[in-house]
Amino acid sequence: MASFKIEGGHKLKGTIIPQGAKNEALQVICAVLLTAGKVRIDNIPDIVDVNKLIFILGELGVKIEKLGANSYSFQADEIDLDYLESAEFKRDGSSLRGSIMIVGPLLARFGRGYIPRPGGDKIGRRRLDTHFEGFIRLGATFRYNREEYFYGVEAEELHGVEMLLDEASVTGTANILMAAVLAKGTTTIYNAACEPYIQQLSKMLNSMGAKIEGIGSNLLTINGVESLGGCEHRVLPDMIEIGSWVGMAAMTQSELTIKDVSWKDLGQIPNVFRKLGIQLEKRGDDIYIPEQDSYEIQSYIDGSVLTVADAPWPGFTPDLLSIVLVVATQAKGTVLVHQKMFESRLFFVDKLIDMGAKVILCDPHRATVIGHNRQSQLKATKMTSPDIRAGISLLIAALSAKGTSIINNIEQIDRGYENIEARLKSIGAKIERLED
Ligand SMILES: CC(=O)N[C@H]1[C@@H](OP(=O)(O)OP(=O)(O)OC[C@H]2O[C@@H](n3ccc(=O)[nH]c3=O)[C@H](O)[C@@H]2O)O[C@H](CO)[C@@H](O)[C@@H]1O
Ligand SMILES: C=C(OP(=O)(O)O)C(=O)O
Repeated sequence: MASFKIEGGHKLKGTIIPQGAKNEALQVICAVLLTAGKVRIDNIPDIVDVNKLIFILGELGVKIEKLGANSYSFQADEIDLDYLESAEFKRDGSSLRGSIMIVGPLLARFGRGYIPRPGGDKIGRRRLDTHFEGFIRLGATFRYNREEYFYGVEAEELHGVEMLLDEASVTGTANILMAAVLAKGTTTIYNAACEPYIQQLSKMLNSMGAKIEGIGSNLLTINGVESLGGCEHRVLPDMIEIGSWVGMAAMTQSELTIKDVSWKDLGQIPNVFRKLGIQLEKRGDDIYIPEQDSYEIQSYIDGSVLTVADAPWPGFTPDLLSIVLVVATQAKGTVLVHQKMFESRLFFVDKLIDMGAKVILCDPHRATVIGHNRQSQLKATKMTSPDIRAGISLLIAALSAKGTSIINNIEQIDRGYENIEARLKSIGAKIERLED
Protein backbone atom coordinates (compact mmCIF):
# COMPACT_ATOMS: atom_id res chain seq x y z
CA MET A 1 0.00 0.00 0.00
CA ALA A 2 1.27 3.48 -0.87
CA SER A 3 1.88 6.25 1.66
CA PHE A 4 2.38 9.99 1.76
CA LYS A 5 5.36 11.58 3.46
CA ILE A 6 4.50 15.15 4.42
CA GLU A 7 6.80 17.78 5.83
CA GLY A 8 4.39 20.06 7.64
CA GLY A 9 4.47 23.63 8.82
CA HIS A 10 4.81 25.34 5.43
CA LYS A 11 2.43 27.96 4.17
CA LEU A 12 0.88 27.32 0.76
CA LYS A 13 0.03 29.92 -1.85
CA GLY A 14 -1.59 29.91 -5.24
CA THR A 15 -4.58 28.90 -7.28
CA ILE A 16 -6.44 25.63 -7.37
CA ILE A 17 -8.87 24.44 -10.02
CA PRO A 18 -11.34 22.05 -8.44
CA GLN A 19 -11.91 18.63 -9.99
CA GLY A 20 -15.30 17.46 -11.21
CA ALA A 21 -17.64 16.12 -8.53
CA LYS A 22 -17.08 12.45 -7.68
CA ASN A 23 -20.62 11.76 -6.54
CA GLU A 24 -22.20 13.42 -9.57
CA ALA A 25 -19.82 11.66 -11.97
CA LEU A 26 -20.78 8.27 -10.52
CA GLN A 27 -24.47 9.00 -11.21
CA VAL A 28 -24.22 10.47 -14.69
CA ILE A 29 -21.84 7.75 -15.88
CA CYS A 30 -24.43 5.14 -14.85
CA ALA A 31 -27.09 7.11 -16.76
CA VAL A 32 -25.37 6.37 -20.08
CA LEU A 33 -26.80 2.84 -19.75
CA LEU A 34 -30.28 4.28 -20.38
CA THR A 35 -29.71 4.93 -24.09
CA ALA A 36 -28.20 3.40 -27.21
CA GLY A 37 -27.23 6.94 -28.22
CA LYS A 38 -23.84 8.53 -27.70
CA VAL A 39 -23.32 10.48 -24.48
CA ARG A 40 -20.44 12.88 -23.98
CA ILE A 41 -19.49 13.82 -20.44
CA ASP A 42 -16.93 16.51 -19.59
CA ASN A 43 -15.14 17.33 -16.34
CA ILE A 44 -15.04 13.71 -15.16
CA PRO A 45 -12.55 13.51 -12.28
CA ASP A 46 -9.61 11.14 -12.83
CA ILE A 47 -9.97 9.32 -9.50
CA VAL A 48 -9.96 5.66 -8.51
CA ASP A 49 -13.71 5.24 -7.84
CA VAL A 50 -14.76 6.83 -11.11
CA ASN A 51 -12.18 4.89 -13.10
CA LYS A 52 -13.42 1.64 -11.54
CA LEU A 53 -16.97 2.45 -12.62
CA ILE A 54 -15.85 3.29 -16.16
CA PHE A 55 -14.02 -0.06 -16.22
CA ILE A 56 -17.21 -1.90 -15.18
CA LEU A 57 -19.16 -0.17 -17.94
CA GLY A 58 -16.51 -1.24 -20.43
CA GLU A 59 -16.85 -4.86 -19.26
CA LEU A 60 -20.62 -4.53 -19.74
CA GLY A 61 -19.97 -3.73 -23.40
CA VAL A 62 -20.30 0.06 -23.33
CA LYS A 63 -18.12 1.63 -26.06
CA ILE A 64 -15.93 4.16 -24.32
CA GLU A 65 -13.74 6.78 -25.90
CA LYS A 66 -11.44 9.05 -23.93
CA LEU A 67 -11.69 12.43 -25.62
CA GLY A 68 -9.40 14.36 -23.30
CA ALA A 69 -7.97 14.20 -19.77
CA ASN A 70 -11.44 14.55 -18.22
CA SER A 71 -13.81 13.97 -21.15
CA TYR A 72 -15.33 10.75 -22.39
CA SER A 73 -17.95 9.55 -24.80
CA PHE A 74 -20.01 6.48 -23.97
CA GLN A 75 -22.29 4.40 -26.16
CA ALA A 76 -24.31 1.59 -24.62
CA ASP A 77 -25.72 0.10 -27.84
CA GLU A 78 -24.48 -3.48 -27.30
CA ILE A 79 -24.73 -4.54 -23.69
CA ASP A 80 -23.51 -7.93 -22.46
CA LEU A 81 -25.85 -8.75 -19.58
CA ASP A 82 -24.07 -12.10 -18.96
CA TYR A 83 -21.21 -10.13 -17.41
CA LEU A 84 -23.59 -9.35 -14.52
CA GLU A 85 -23.52 -13.00 -13.48
CA SER A 86 -19.76 -13.44 -13.78
CA ALA A 87 -17.24 -13.84 -10.94
CA GLU A 88 -15.42 -10.77 -12.27
CA PHE A 89 -18.50 -8.60 -11.81
CA LYS A 90 -18.98 -9.93 -8.27
CA ARG A 91 -15.44 -8.75 -7.52
CA ASP A 92 -15.39 -5.45 -9.45
CA GLY A 93 -18.93 -4.35 -8.62
CA SER A 94 -18.28 -4.66 -4.89
CA SER A 95 -15.27 -2.36 -4.88
CA LEU A 96 -17.12 0.97 -4.78
CA ARG A 97 -20.43 2.43 -3.61
CA GLY A 98 -21.33 4.11 -6.91
CA SER A 99 -21.68 0.81 -8.81
CA ILE A 100 -25.08 0.32 -7.16
CA MET A 101 -26.46 2.93 -9.57
CA ILE A 102 -26.12 0.68 -12.61
CA VAL A 103 -29.09 -1.32 -11.31
CA GLY A 104 -31.84 1.25 -12.01
CA PRO A 105 -30.84 1.92 -15.63
CA LEU A 106 -30.32 -1.77 -16.42
CA LEU A 107 -33.66 -2.71 -14.89
CA ALA A 108 -35.47 0.03 -16.81
CA ARG A 109 -33.89 -0.68 -20.19
CA PHE A 110 -33.20 -4.44 -20.12
CA GLY A 111 -35.60 -5.76 -17.48
CA ARG A 112 -32.96 -6.93 -15.02
CA GLY A 113 -30.28 -5.47 -12.83
CA TYR A 114 -27.88 -7.22 -10.42
CA ILE A 115 -25.24 -6.01 -8.01
CA PRO A 116 -22.95 -7.48 -5.36
CA ARG A 117 -22.96 -5.66 -2.01
CA PRO A 118 -21.23 -2.42 -2.99
CA GLY A 119 -18.13 -1.10 -1.28
CA GLY A 120 -17.22 2.50 -0.55
CA ASP A 121 -16.30 3.94 2.77
CA LYS A 122 -16.63 1.79 5.86
CA ILE A 123 -18.22 4.56 7.85
CA GLY A 124 -21.16 2.77 9.45
CA ARG A 125 -24.22 0.90 8.22
CA ARG A 126 -24.95 1.66 4.60
CA ARG A 127 -28.11 -0.16 3.74
CA LEU A 128 -29.72 -0.42 0.33
CA ASP A 129 -33.36 -0.86 1.36
CA THR A 130 -34.44 2.49 -0.08
CA HIS A 131 -33.13 1.50 -3.52
CA PHE A 132 -34.82 -1.88 -3.64
CA GLU A 133 -38.08 -0.78 -2.01
CA GLY A 134 -38.29 1.82 -4.80
CA PHE A 135 -37.73 -0.75 -7.55
CA ILE A 136 -40.31 -3.06 -5.98
CA ARG A 137 -42.83 -0.19 -5.90
CA LEU A 138 -42.21 0.29 -9.64
CA GLY A 139 -43.18 -3.36 -10.16
CA ALA A 140 -39.88 -5.27 -9.97
CA THR A 141 -39.39 -8.61 -8.21
CA PHE A 142 -36.47 -8.69 -5.81
CA ARG A 143 -34.09 -11.46 -4.80
CA TYR A 144 -31.15 -11.53 -2.48
CA ASN A 145 -28.53 -14.24 -2.10
CA ARG A 146 -27.35 -13.97 1.49
CA GLU A 147 -24.32 -16.24 1.04
CA GLU A 148 -22.91 -14.15 -1.77
CA TYR A 149 -24.40 -10.80 -0.73
CA PHE A 150 -25.80 -10.57 -4.24
CA TYR A 151 -28.87 -8.46 -5.02
CA GLY A 152 -31.12 -8.67 -8.08
CA VAL A 153 -34.27 -7.07 -9.51
CA GLU A 154 -36.26 -8.12 -12.55
CA ALA A 155 -39.36 -6.78 -14.33
CA GLU A 156 -41.03 -7.20 -17.71
CA GLU A 157 -42.29 -3.66 -17.42
CA LEU A 158 -42.06 -0.91 -14.82
CA HIS A 159 -45.15 1.14 -13.90
CA GLY A 160 -45.26 4.68 -12.53
CA VAL A 161 -46.37 4.95 -8.91
CA GLU A 162 -46.45 7.40 -6.01
CA MET A 163 -43.73 6.68 -3.52
CA LEU A 164 -42.46 8.11 -0.27
CA LEU A 165 -38.83 7.21 0.38
CA ASP A 166 -38.02 6.03 3.91
CA GLU A 167 -34.94 8.29 3.80
CA ALA A 168 -33.57 10.87 1.41
CA SER A 169 -30.81 8.58 0.16
CA VAL A 170 -28.64 10.18 -2.52
CA THR A 171 -27.70 7.06 -4.47
CA GLY A 172 -31.17 5.61 -3.78
CA THR A 173 -32.93 8.61 -5.31
CA ALA A 174 -30.62 8.53 -8.35
CA ASN A 175 -31.21 4.83 -8.87
CA ILE A 176 -35.00 5.00 -8.61
CA LEU A 177 -35.13 8.12 -10.77
CA MET A 178 -33.16 6.39 -13.52
CA ALA A 179 -35.59 3.45 -13.41
CA ALA A 180 -38.66 5.69 -13.39
CA VAL A 181 -37.75 7.72 -16.48
CA LEU A 182 -38.49 4.67 -18.66
CA ALA A 183 -41.48 3.36 -16.62
CA LYS A 184 -45.02 3.47 -18.04
CA GLY A 185 -46.99 6.42 -16.62
CA THR A 186 -46.19 8.90 -13.89
CA THR A 187 -43.98 8.34 -10.86
CA THR A 188 -43.70 10.71 -7.94
CA ILE A 189 -40.79 10.39 -5.54
CA TYR A 190 -41.38 12.24 -2.27
CA ASN A 191 -38.60 12.67 0.31
CA ALA A 192 -36.23 12.54 -2.65
CA ALA A 193 -32.64 13.61 -2.08
CA CYS A 194 -31.98 16.91 -3.88
CA GLU A 195 -28.20 17.41 -3.66
CA PRO A 196 -26.69 19.22 -6.67
CA TYR A 197 -25.62 15.73 -7.79
CA ILE A 198 -29.29 14.73 -8.19
CA GLN A 199 -30.19 18.07 -9.79
CA GLN A 200 -27.45 17.59 -12.35
CA LEU A 201 -28.51 14.01 -13.07
CA SER A 202 -32.10 15.16 -13.55
CA LYS A 203 -31.06 17.92 -15.95
CA MET A 204 -28.96 15.47 -17.93
CA LEU A 205 -31.83 12.96 -18.12
CA ASN A 206 -34.16 15.73 -19.34
CA SER A 207 -31.67 16.63 -22.05
CA MET A 208 -31.80 12.94 -23.10
CA GLY A 209 -35.58 13.24 -23.46
CA ALA A 210 -36.84 12.38 -19.95
CA LYS A 211 -39.66 14.34 -18.34
CA ILE A 212 -38.68 15.18 -14.78
CA GLU A 213 -40.25 18.03 -12.81
CA GLY A 214 -39.50 19.36 -9.34
CA ILE A 215 -35.72 19.44 -9.81
CA GLY A 216 -34.07 20.83 -6.69
CA SER A 217 -36.99 19.91 -4.45
CA ASN A 218 -37.77 16.77 -2.46
CA LEU A 219 -40.75 15.94 -4.69
CA LEU A 220 -39.82 14.69 -8.14
CA THR A 221 -42.51 13.99 -10.74
CA ILE A 222 -41.47 11.79 -13.63
CA ASN A 223 -43.57 11.17 -16.70
CA GLY A 224 -42.17 7.99 -18.22
CA VAL A 225 -41.04 8.03 -21.86
CA GLU A 226 -40.48 5.19 -24.38
CA SER A 227 -36.78 5.77 -24.91
CA LEU A 228 -33.96 8.23 -24.35
CA GLY A 229 -31.31 9.60 -26.71
CA GLY A 230 -27.72 10.80 -26.44
CA CYS A 231 -26.63 14.13 -24.93
CA GLU A 232 -23.71 16.21 -23.75
CA HIS A 233 -23.21 16.91 -20.07
CA ARG A 234 -20.67 18.73 -17.90
CA VAL A 235 -20.03 17.66 -14.29
CA LEU A 236 -20.05 20.43 -11.65
CA PRO A 237 -16.96 21.22 -9.59
CA ASP A 238 -16.66 18.96 -6.55
CA MET A 239 -18.09 20.85 -3.57
CA ILE A 240 -16.45 18.41 -1.16
CA GLU A 241 -13.07 18.99 -2.71
CA ILE A 242 -13.69 22.74 -2.61
CA GLY A 243 -14.49 22.52 1.12
CA SER A 244 -11.33 20.48 1.61
CA TRP A 245 -9.20 23.24 0.02
CA VAL A 246 -10.90 25.89 2.17
CA GLY A 247 -10.09 23.88 5.31
CA MET A 248 -6.53 23.32 4.17
CA ALA A 249 -5.97 27.03 3.51
CA ALA A 250 -7.20 27.98 6.98
CA MET A 251 -5.21 25.29 8.80
CA THR A 252 -1.95 26.12 7.02
CA GLN A 253 -2.43 29.93 7.18
CA SER A 254 -2.31 30.08 3.40
CA GLU A 255 -3.63 32.45 0.79
CA LEU A 256 -5.52 30.43 -1.79
CA THR A 257 -7.84 31.10 -4.71
CA ILE A 258 -10.18 28.29 -5.71
CA LYS A 259 -11.30 28.89 -9.30
CA ASP A 260 -14.78 28.54 -10.79
CA VAL A 261 -16.44 26.88 -7.82
CA SER A 262 -20.07 27.36 -8.97
CA TRP A 263 -21.04 29.36 -5.85
CA LYS A 264 -24.75 28.91 -6.49
CA ASP A 265 -24.37 25.15 -5.91
CA LEU A 266 -22.38 25.33 -2.66
CA GLY A 267 -25.38 25.62 -0.34
CA GLN A 268 -24.35 25.93 3.33
CA ILE A 269 -20.68 25.21 2.75
CA PRO A 270 -19.29 28.80 2.68
CA ASN A 271 -21.39 29.79 5.70
CA VAL A 272 -20.29 26.86 7.82
CA PHE A 273 -16.64 27.71 7.25
CA ARG A 274 -17.42 31.36 8.02
CA LYS A 275 -18.98 30.28 11.32
CA LEU A 276 -15.62 28.72 12.15
CA GLY A 277 -14.18 32.20 11.66
CA ILE A 278 -12.56 31.56 8.29
CA GLN A 279 -12.64 34.53 5.93
CA LEU A 280 -13.61 33.66 2.42
CA GLU A 281 -14.49 36.08 -0.30
CA LYS A 282 -16.63 35.62 -3.37
CA ARG A 283 -14.65 36.98 -6.31
CA GLY A 284 -16.74 36.38 -9.40
CA ASP A 285 -17.22 32.62 -9.29
CA ASP A 286 -13.95 32.06 -7.38
CA ILE A 287 -13.37 31.68 -3.65
CA TYR A 288 -10.51 33.77 -2.30
CA ILE A 289 -9.11 32.87 1.12
CA PRO A 290 -6.65 35.38 2.57
CA GLU A 291 -3.77 34.33 4.79
CA GLN A 292 -5.15 34.33 8.34
CA ASP A 293 -3.16 34.19 11.56
CA SER A 294 -6.14 33.03 13.55
CA TYR A 295 -9.83 32.34 13.19
CA GLU A 296 -12.45 32.39 15.90
CA ILE A 297 -15.43 30.05 16.08
CA GLN A 298 -18.67 31.97 16.45
CA SER A 299 -21.15 31.23 19.22
CA TYR A 300 -24.93 31.31 18.87
CA ILE A 301 -26.74 34.61 19.59
CA ASP A 302 -27.35 33.49 23.19
CA GLY A 303 -23.65 32.72 23.65
CA SER A 304 -24.01 28.92 23.56
CA VAL A 305 -21.58 26.59 21.81
CA LEU A 306 -21.87 26.23 18.02
CA THR A 307 -22.93 22.87 16.61
CA VAL A 308 -22.08 21.80 13.07
CA ALA A 309 -24.26 18.87 12.06
CA ASP A 310 -25.00 17.09 8.80
CA ALA A 311 -28.42 16.84 7.15
CA PRO A 312 -29.79 15.88 3.75
CA TRP A 313 -29.51 18.76 1.23
CA PRO A 314 -30.02 21.70 1.60
CA GLY A 315 -28.47 20.84 4.95
CA PHE A 316 -24.73 20.56 5.43
CA THR A 317 -23.12 17.56 3.74
CA PRO A 318 -21.78 14.81 6.02
CA ASP A 319 -18.77 14.48 3.73
CA LEU A 320 -17.27 17.73 5.01
CA LEU A 321 -17.67 17.15 8.75
CA SER A 322 -14.28 15.44 9.16
CA ILE A 323 -12.69 18.49 7.55
CA VAL A 324 -14.65 20.90 9.76
CA LEU A 325 -13.44 18.93 12.75
CA VAL A 326 -9.76 19.10 11.87
CA VAL A 327 -9.96 22.80 11.01
CA ALA A 328 -11.59 23.53 14.38
CA THR A 329 -8.61 22.08 16.25
CA GLN A 330 -6.57 25.22 15.37
CA ALA A 331 -9.39 27.74 15.77
CA LYS A 332 -10.11 29.89 18.79
CA GLY A 333 -13.21 28.56 20.53
CA THR A 334 -15.29 25.42 20.82
CA VAL A 335 -17.59 23.57 18.46
CA LEU A 336 -19.66 20.41 18.70
CA VAL A 337 -19.39 18.33 15.52
CA HIS A 338 -22.43 16.08 15.16
CA GLN A 339 -22.23 13.42 12.45
CA LYS A 340 -25.82 12.21 12.38
CA MET A 341 -25.81 9.93 9.34
CA PHE A 342 -22.83 7.66 9.85
CA GLU A 343 -21.79 6.00 13.09
CA SER A 344 -18.13 5.20 12.37
CA ARG A 345 -16.82 8.32 10.78
CA LEU A 346 -15.41 10.15 13.79
CA PHE A 347 -13.06 7.51 15.20
CA PHE A 348 -10.14 9.05 13.32
CA VAL A 349 -10.04 11.80 15.98
CA ASP A 350 -7.73 9.49 17.99
CA LYS A 351 -5.01 10.40 15.51
CA LEU A 352 -5.63 14.10 15.96
CA ILE A 353 -5.52 13.66 19.73
CA ASP A 354 -2.14 11.89 19.32
CA MET A 355 -0.99 14.95 17.39
CA GLY A 356 -1.97 17.21 20.27
CA ALA A 357 -5.48 18.30 19.30
CA LYS A 358 -8.04 18.86 22.05
CA VAL A 359 -11.00 16.73 21.04
CA ILE A 360 -13.46 14.81 23.20
CA LEU A 361 -15.27 12.03 21.38
CA CYS A 362 -18.58 12.14 23.25
CA ASP A 363 -20.04 9.11 21.44
CA PRO A 364 -19.69 7.67 17.91
CA HIS A 365 -21.69 10.54 16.46
CA ARG A 366 -20.46 13.58 18.38
CA ALA A 367 -17.11 15.17 19.09
CA THR A 368 -16.37 18.39 20.95
CA VAL A 369 -13.39 20.27 19.61
CA ILE A 370 -11.67 22.80 21.83
CA GLY A 371 -9.62 24.89 19.44
CA HIS A 372 -6.29 25.96 20.90
CA ASN A 373 -5.86 29.04 18.72
CA ARG A 374 -2.46 27.89 17.47
CA GLN A 375 -1.10 27.94 21.03
CA SER A 376 0.47 24.55 20.41
CA GLN A 377 1.23 23.37 16.88
CA LEU A 378 0.13 19.81 16.05
CA LYS A 379 2.96 17.27 16.17
CA ALA A 380 3.83 15.13 13.17
CA THR A 381 3.02 11.44 13.45
CA LYS A 382 2.50 8.19 11.53
CA MET A 383 -1.11 7.40 10.73
CA THR A 384 -3.40 5.35 8.52
CA SER A 385 -6.30 6.74 6.59
CA PRO A 386 -9.51 4.87 7.52
CA ASP A 387 -11.78 6.51 4.92
CA ILE A 388 -11.65 9.09 2.16
CA ARG A 389 -12.62 12.16 4.19
CA ALA A 390 -10.70 11.19 7.34
CA GLY A 391 -7.79 10.65 4.95
CA ILE A 392 -7.87 14.18 3.57
CA SER A 393 -8.43 15.57 7.08
CA LEU A 394 -5.32 13.77 8.35
CA LEU A 395 -3.44 15.10 5.34
CA ILE A 396 -4.54 18.64 6.23
CA ALA A 397 -3.45 18.05 9.84
CA ALA A 398 -0.07 16.77 8.63
CA LEU A 399 0.44 19.81 6.39
CA SER A 400 -0.03 22.11 9.37
CA ALA A 401 1.94 19.98 11.85
CA LYS A 402 5.50 20.40 12.98
CA GLY A 403 7.79 17.76 11.49
CA THR A 404 7.36 14.95 9.00
CA SER A 405 4.24 12.77 9.04
CA ILE A 406 3.50 9.54 7.21
CA ILE A 407 -0.02 8.65 6.09
CA ASN A 408 -0.56 5.03 5.08
CA ASN A 409 -3.42 3.57 3.07
CA ILE A 410 -3.64 6.61 0.81
CA GLU A 411 -5.65 4.56 -1.69
CA GLN A 412 -8.55 5.95 0.36
CA ILE A 413 -7.55 9.50 -0.60
CA ASP A 414 -6.99 8.48 -4.25
CA ARG A 415 -10.61 7.25 -4.37
CA GLY A 416 -11.80 10.84 -4.38
CA TYR A 417 -8.98 13.35 -4.94
CA GLU A 418 -7.41 13.74 -8.38
CA ASN A 419 -3.65 13.93 -8.59
CA ILE A 420 -3.55 15.35 -5.09
CA GLU A 421 0.20 15.42 -4.48
CA ALA A 422 1.03 17.22 -7.74
CA ARG A 423 -1.66 19.80 -7.08
CA LEU A 424 -0.41 20.29 -3.52
CA LYS A 425 3.17 20.63 -4.70
CA SER A 426 2.10 23.29 -7.18
CA ILE A 427 1.03 25.49 -4.26
CA GLY A 428 4.15 24.82 -2.23
CA ALA A 429 3.40 21.71 -0.15
CA LYS A 430 6.22 19.33 0.70
CA ILE A 431 4.62 15.99 -0.01
CA GLU A 432 5.96 12.78 -1.52
CA ARG A 433 4.24 9.55 -2.55
CA LEU A 434 6.01 6.45 -1.30
CA GLU A 435 5.10 3.32 -3.26
CA ASP A 436 5.83 0.06 -1.48
C1 LIG B 1 -21.47 7.74 -4.02
C2 LIG B 1 -22.23 8.75 -3.24
O1 LIG B 1 -22.99 9.53 -3.79
N1 LIG B 1 -21.98 8.78 -1.91
C3 LIG B 1 -22.63 9.76 -1.08
C4 LIG B 1 -24.04 9.32 -0.80
O2 LIG B 1 -23.96 8.00 -0.29
P1 LIG B 1 -25.29 7.10 -0.18
O3 LIG B 1 -26.27 7.54 -1.19
O4 LIG B 1 -24.82 5.72 -0.22
O5 LIG B 1 -25.80 7.45 1.23
P2 LIG B 1 -27.32 7.53 1.68
O6 LIG B 1 -27.84 8.85 1.27
O7 LIG B 1 -28.00 6.31 1.26
O8 LIG B 1 -27.18 7.58 3.23
C5 LIG B 1 -26.13 6.98 3.89
C6 LIG B 1 -26.56 6.53 5.26
O9 LIG B 1 -26.99 7.62 6.01
C7 LIG B 1 -28.20 7.32 6.67
N2 LIG B 1 -29.12 8.42 6.42
C8 LIG B 1 -29.31 8.91 5.16
C9 LIG B 1 -30.21 9.93 4.92
C10 LIG B 1 -30.92 10.44 6.01
O10 LIG B 1 -31.76 11.34 5.86
N3 LIG B 1 -30.68 9.94 7.25
C11 LIG B 1 -29.80 8.94 7.48
O11 LIG B 1 -29.60 8.50 8.60
C12 LIG B 1 -28.70 6.05 6.09
O12 LIG B 1 -28.91 5.11 7.10
C13 LIG B 1 -27.67 5.57 5.10
O13 LIG B 1 -27.21 4.28 5.39
O14 LIG B 1 -24.68 10.20 0.12
C14 LIG B 1 -24.04 10.27 1.40
C15 LIG B 1 -24.89 11.16 2.28
O15 LIG B 1 -24.92 12.47 1.79
C16 LIG B 1 -22.60 10.77 1.22
O16 LIG B 1 -21.96 10.68 2.47
C17 LIG B 1 -21.84 9.92 0.20
O17 LIG B 1 -20.62 10.55 -0.13
C1 LIG C 1 -18.69 8.55 1.72
C2 LIG C 1 -18.16 8.92 0.58
O1 LIG C 1 -18.07 8.19 -0.54
P1 LIG C 1 -18.76 6.77 -0.91
O2 LIG C 1 -20.23 6.95 -0.76
O3 LIG C 1 -18.35 6.58 -2.33
O4 LIG C 1 -18.17 5.77 0.03
C3 LIG C 1 -17.59 10.27 0.40
O5 LIG C 1 -17.40 10.68 -0.76
O6 LIG C 1 -17.29 10.96 1.39
